[in-house]
Amino acid sequence: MKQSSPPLLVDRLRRAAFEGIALLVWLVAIIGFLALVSFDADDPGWNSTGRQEAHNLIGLSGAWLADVALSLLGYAAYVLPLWLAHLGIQIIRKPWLAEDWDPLIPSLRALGLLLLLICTSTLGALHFDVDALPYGAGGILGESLSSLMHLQLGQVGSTLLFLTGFLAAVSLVTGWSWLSIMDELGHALVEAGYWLWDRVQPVEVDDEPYEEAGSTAHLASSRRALSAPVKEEVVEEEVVEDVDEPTSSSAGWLSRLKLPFQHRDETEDDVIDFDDPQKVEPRLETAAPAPMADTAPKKRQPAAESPTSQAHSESLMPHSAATMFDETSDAGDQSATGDPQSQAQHALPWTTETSAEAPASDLQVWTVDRLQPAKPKTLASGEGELPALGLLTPNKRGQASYSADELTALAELLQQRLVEFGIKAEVDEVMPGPVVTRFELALAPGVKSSKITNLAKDLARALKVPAVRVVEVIAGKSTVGVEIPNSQRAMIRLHEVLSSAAFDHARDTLPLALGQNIAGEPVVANLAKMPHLLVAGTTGSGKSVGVNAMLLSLLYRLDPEQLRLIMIDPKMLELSVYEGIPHLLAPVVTDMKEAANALRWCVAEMERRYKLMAAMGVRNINGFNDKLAEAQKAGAKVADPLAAEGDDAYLEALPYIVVVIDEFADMMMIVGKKVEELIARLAQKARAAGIHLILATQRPSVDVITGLIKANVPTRIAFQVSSKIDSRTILDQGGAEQLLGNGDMLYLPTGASQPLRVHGAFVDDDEVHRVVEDWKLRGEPDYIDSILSGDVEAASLAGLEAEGSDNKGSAETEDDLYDEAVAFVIDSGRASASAIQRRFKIGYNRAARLVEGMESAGLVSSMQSNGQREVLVPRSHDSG
Ligand SMILES: Nc1ncnc2c1ncn2[C@@H]1O[C@H](COP(=O)(O)OP(=O)(O)OP(=O)(O)O)[C@@H](O)[C@H]1O
Repeated sequence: MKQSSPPLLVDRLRRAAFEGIALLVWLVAIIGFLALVSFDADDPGWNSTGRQEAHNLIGLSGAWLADVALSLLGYAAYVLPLWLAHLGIQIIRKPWLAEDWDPLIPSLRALGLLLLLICTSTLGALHFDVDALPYGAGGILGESLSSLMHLQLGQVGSTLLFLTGFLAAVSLVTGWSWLSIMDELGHALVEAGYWLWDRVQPVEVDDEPYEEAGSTAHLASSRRALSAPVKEEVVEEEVVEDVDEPTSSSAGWLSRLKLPFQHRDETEDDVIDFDDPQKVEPRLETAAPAPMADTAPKKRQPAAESPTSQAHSESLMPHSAATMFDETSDAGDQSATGDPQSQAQHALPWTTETSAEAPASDLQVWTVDRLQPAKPKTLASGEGELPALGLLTPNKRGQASYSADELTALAELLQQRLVEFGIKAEVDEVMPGPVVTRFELALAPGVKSSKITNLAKDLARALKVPAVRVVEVIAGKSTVGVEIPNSQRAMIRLHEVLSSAAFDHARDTLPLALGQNIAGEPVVANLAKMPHLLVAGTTGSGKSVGVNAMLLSLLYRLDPEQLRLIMIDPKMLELSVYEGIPHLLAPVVTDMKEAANALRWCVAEMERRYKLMAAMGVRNINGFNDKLAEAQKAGAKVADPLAAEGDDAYLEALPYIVVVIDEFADMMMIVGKKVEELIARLAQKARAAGIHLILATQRPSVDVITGLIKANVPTRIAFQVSSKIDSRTILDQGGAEQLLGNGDMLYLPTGASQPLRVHGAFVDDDEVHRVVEDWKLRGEPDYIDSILSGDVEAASLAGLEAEGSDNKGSAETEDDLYDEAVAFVIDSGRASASAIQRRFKIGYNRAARLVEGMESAGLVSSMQSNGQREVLVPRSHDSG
């Protein structure tokens, strides 16, 4: 306490002293100004002894002061009180306490003031003829210099010389950059132009679905045409600023710096090939919304016959009758991984594409916003096949990130700070993006990149930013990336990503618009390829917004015939908004018992689909639907091989089923480990059956994200978390603790070792409501009651039991096997389905069911986080 008070007191006194000095300086400025404006040539002073009394507002002293100043400098004398006012502000701001303060600065400022006085007075003398002042408009200084220079350079030459000197002097004294001022002025002018354009040309917002929005496409192209010259102008100005940068030691990277608003080379490849590491790295050139006419979503299946929704829902119901496809279902699963059709698609389940003709997205954000009102004009209409993009809020004006000056300063500061930490590194390239700017560092030989990673927190502190993320490996480069948050963060709206070429061209079956990468390119992932997704992050990190954005991307692409949803929302908060959309297979589930039933139903449906696929001789749901479509084209109906005898049921195309669990930690807590098993079972082989899981949790701990879940859910997204341990739990590596929150995420695609940083697309509750309302107007959901009631469980279990007993032929034999299996488990002390499977040479499903039976009987524990079960019955019990 005692120790801390003196510095505090000294600090306060020092601040008071500075404020006192500043006030004094302002007082002098005001006195000087008043003395100058009230100058009267007849007042007593340097040049006049006319009258005794001075009329000057500051009295005799003012009269003398003004006389001397105006005689020496002419009107340039007014510069002095202005400069004093500026000096007062500087004293208050104390720039010399800033870390980048250089003692050379006051000398340069003083030099600037001298130059300013010289140039102003000379320009005054050159151009104004005034009698009111004792020595003309330029005073003695200006008059003498002007007559001298007039002889040498003439009127025009002298004017140009001193005007240039004047501009340079203003920059030196104030630190203002004329180029920035011109830039700002240009922006203001362009804004005014757009404002006017808005007034004279009312904008039609696309209230038609994509494919019917030809007029909007026209509008979009005319907007682009309008925006093009503006873009050129901005690029030019930015580049000039770069070139003029005088003292940068980072000139190397500056020449490579790609600023926003840059044109893309139209000959470049548009689609990033993720097999090619060179191309995986985000490029700065960004994609813009595609013309709306091109964004027409194609239906997966040409609906030759439009089935009634009742018939459709029945096709989803698991049948219990057939018992003949036990092993084939597993075989189907394995073979599905080698499906040539799926191989023909992207190698990794995500795409980022850029449009060849597209202008940079920042510019697009900027111009479109100027042309489009911030609020969507389209209301839910239920017209068209899919919702109109106009239901979503378009982007607000893109905020500028760092200027070239600031980037230079930041790069130098970064290098300097690293040197202070004992690391020699040079900024090699800078990539400004919408949310962060990546500085790529070339490290001196022998410097380990992990050293920088360990310094991430210290660097953030030293650079005065909330967080710094270090990217140790940048594919195809020898540099290390340091991602520093922008001073102003751009908001990325779902509208922007959904209207991008990447989303439009993505032939993904289940496209998820995630957001933009660090270079501002849209990132669209394919849930069908993932095939399941785990989303985790601390509360408030943007998970729910992220999940909403994913769901809306699906709802913007697929109708209920193509996609069905099961939503589980233990918090009764986030997903209930979707209640009533026709895609739902069941009302949004909030009761956890019902949630477990829903998962069981999914398992049964998966098994049913495997049997159907086996019967059709296809490997996955795409093959199944294609075959069915072929048959329908030929005018044939395919009988349901699983239908009960005498029942003339026919097969229908199978929709994808996406199960979204918003907080599966709660579910695991309430229902227990059973959920983990169900999820694992579903995750293991649901891909080929077209059933996909999105699991979200705000508790990234090992008891929630267990080994079993991780092993089965290979694609993960981590939003901001509080510790490196949490990040490791989700991604098996650190990094998520260095994120910025608000939708900032790390996306780890299946099989990738390095996560991709994505700034999540934002979508607010109103937008979700609008899309939901739009879908509700198109149709009502056709719920399958048995999903929640659990009735179907009996059917499915019966089916599964029959399937399991298929090897042996009857249920009785299975009963016999149960006793034997119990004996084996207790003897061996191994309660594992695979051990039973090997020992009794039965199928996995049957073995797993035997173990489940033992669990229900309390003989073995439920599955633990390491995937093992404990035998709860001692051996003596068995022998006794
Ligand atoms: N992509 C984004 N861009 C900008 N801001 C965002 C984004 N995503 C989320 N936010 C901001 O973060 C806030 C919290 O987001 P969200 O509700 O999705 O967090 P959460 O992780 O789901 O939290 P909880 O677990 O408590 O529900 C939002 O209200 C919004 O202001």
